[in-house]
Amino acid sequence: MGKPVIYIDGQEGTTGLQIDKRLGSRDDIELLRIREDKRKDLEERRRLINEADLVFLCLPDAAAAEAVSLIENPNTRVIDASTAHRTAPGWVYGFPELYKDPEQTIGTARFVANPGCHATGFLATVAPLIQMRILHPDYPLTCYSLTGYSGGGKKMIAQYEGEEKPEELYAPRTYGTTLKHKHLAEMQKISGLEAPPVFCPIVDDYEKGMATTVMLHNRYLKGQPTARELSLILAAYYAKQPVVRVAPYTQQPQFLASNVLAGSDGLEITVSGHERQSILTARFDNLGKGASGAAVQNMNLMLGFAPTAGLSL
Ligand SMILES: NC(=O)C1=CN([C@@H]2O[C@H](COP(=O)(O)OP(=O)(O)OC[C@H]3O[C@@H](n4cnc5c(N)ncnc54)[C@H](OP(=O)(O)O)[C@@H]3O)[C@@H](O)[C@H]2O)C=CC1
Ligand SMILES: CC(=O)N[C@@H](CCC(=O)OP(=O)(O)O)C(=O)O
Repeated sequence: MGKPVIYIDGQEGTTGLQIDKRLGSRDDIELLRIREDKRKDLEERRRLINEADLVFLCLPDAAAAEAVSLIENPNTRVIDASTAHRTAPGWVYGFPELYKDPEQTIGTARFVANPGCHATGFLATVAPLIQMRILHPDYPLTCYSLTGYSGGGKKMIAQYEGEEKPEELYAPRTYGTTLKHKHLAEMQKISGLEAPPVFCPIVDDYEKGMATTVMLHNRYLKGQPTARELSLILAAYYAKQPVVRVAPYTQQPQFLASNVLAGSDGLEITVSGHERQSILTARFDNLGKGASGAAVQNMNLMLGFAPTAGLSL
């Protein structure tokens, strides 16, 4: 059998370029590239999509839905980086660490929806605790999430890196204040929460890196674990995972910088606090485990490659 043929629809965008970077030097796949002047040509995209064994969609939501409608080849498989299909029937949510058997769940799927970046940080801490019934699904969770500006794609990068940068872009900016952020649906559905969290994203003046935090009153958790015990519980949950790790509780940093894993495809959870209250923070790169790194991790599962092939950890 020949090498699997891969096509990145949206190859010139922020997520697409980062996937290309991770796949460019791999000799176990064949990468199709669209001609620059044909990037938005429907017929050329249709041709390449149907020539590929696996297509990454790195497009705005509407264009991702359109790309799926172009599929005629029953063997073409898809990893969609957009929000379009994350809670859609027939699509598997691409967060391998949350499944007992990711080789089966994601590995045999035809349509995989790559998680949103804020949702990734939220689910990394909350979903295991709900799975283990330590956190009750009706817990009234709140969450805040710091992100670098590359999370907003080419348009936001141009604003932050442009010559005429307005004064307000030098400070952290809270957004999503209507509490209707596009990641809320997947946060609720994949975690199993009865209601979405109150969620506050914050974008700041640095390129990439995220810190997504939830805060818990320990007395409302099953067994009333301390922060230290929560740290150990999550460490045991992720013990065999190469991409997600839990920082030792004994090494509490004074500051949690949100860009500490910029450039990495890993995700690190830090649990701080004491007997009665806990802060759970997931730090990662919005372009790594928050997008392109996760997409390549899913591709490895779908095509039977080593789990971390092409990733930097
Ligand atoms: N940036 C991030 O950290 C993350 C992004 N995502 C998601 O991934 C997807 C891509 O985001 P991102 O890379 O940031 O966005 P960008 O705006 O950086 O890139 C999108 C790319 O898609 C191209 N495009 C738009 N419409 C079409 C079309 N009809 N046909 C072909 N190409 C098209 C754009 O072309 P042009 O260059 O001409 O504008 C651009 O190159 C989005 O759905 C986003 O929400 C998910 C997780 C994190
Ligand atoms: C800074 C910024 O604007 N970030 C984006 C999230 C980027 C992302 O994860 O987009 P997807 O939902 O397509 O995955 C936002 O909050 O809308």
